[in-house]
Amino acid sequence: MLPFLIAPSILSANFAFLGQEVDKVIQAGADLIHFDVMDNHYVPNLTIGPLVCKSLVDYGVSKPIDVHLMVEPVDQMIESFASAGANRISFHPEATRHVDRSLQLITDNGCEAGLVINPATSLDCLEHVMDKLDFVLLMSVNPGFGGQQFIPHTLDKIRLVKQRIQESGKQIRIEIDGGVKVDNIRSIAEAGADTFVAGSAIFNQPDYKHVIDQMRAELSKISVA
Ligand SMILES: O=C(CO)[C@@H](O)[C@H](O)COP(=O)(O)O
Ligand SMILES: [Fe+2]
Repeated sequence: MLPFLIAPSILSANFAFLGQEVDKVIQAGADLIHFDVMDNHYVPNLTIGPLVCKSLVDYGVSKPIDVHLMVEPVDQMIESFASAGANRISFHPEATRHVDRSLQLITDNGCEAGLVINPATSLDCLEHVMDKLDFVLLMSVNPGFGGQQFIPHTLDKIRLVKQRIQESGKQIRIEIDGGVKVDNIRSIAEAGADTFVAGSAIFNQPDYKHVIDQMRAELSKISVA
């Protein structure tokens, strides 16, 4: 079993104090910093880009930056974020003409590569690219906003992805994004996920460490085969 990783989404942080917010959440126990990039085109919202990523890297962020691209097209952004210091980059297959090429571009730029699957997207898009994936990011809400409710059928999808990964014999992480909270993280892990994005659950509370500690306590209770 891969070690569990908790990835606070800075979408719910206070952008007026972004550097301090990231410091605080790392001190609270974050393993990755999840960085949501929205373009008001692929999704109906607009957030932050490579300049902000580079500013955080220059500021001295000590944990890997996990860039979730909700942009269309994606290739130029892959190169820009890799140059800006991102460590992991994922994108949605509908947003690029050539999924295989975009995945290869991430790897060629020295980053870990992930494909993001929306709640209504079939898992078929994984079929011919398993060897190019470091992680699969399963959306448990529709992309574009923080603070939405976890969609329960995601649990079945996690089990299916887990099965495919096991059949492939590869070591590919399963990351879940959307509506992850203290009270559902255990069932998400039991279904087979190992990386947990949480935005509002962490940043909407005054004590980030308390939330992350509670999440880890829930994760320590699980028993998986
Ligand atoms: O990619 C997205 C939303 O599109 C996420 O990363 C959200 O930022 C997660 O926020 P919460 O659901 O945890 O509040
Ligand atoms: Fe995200």
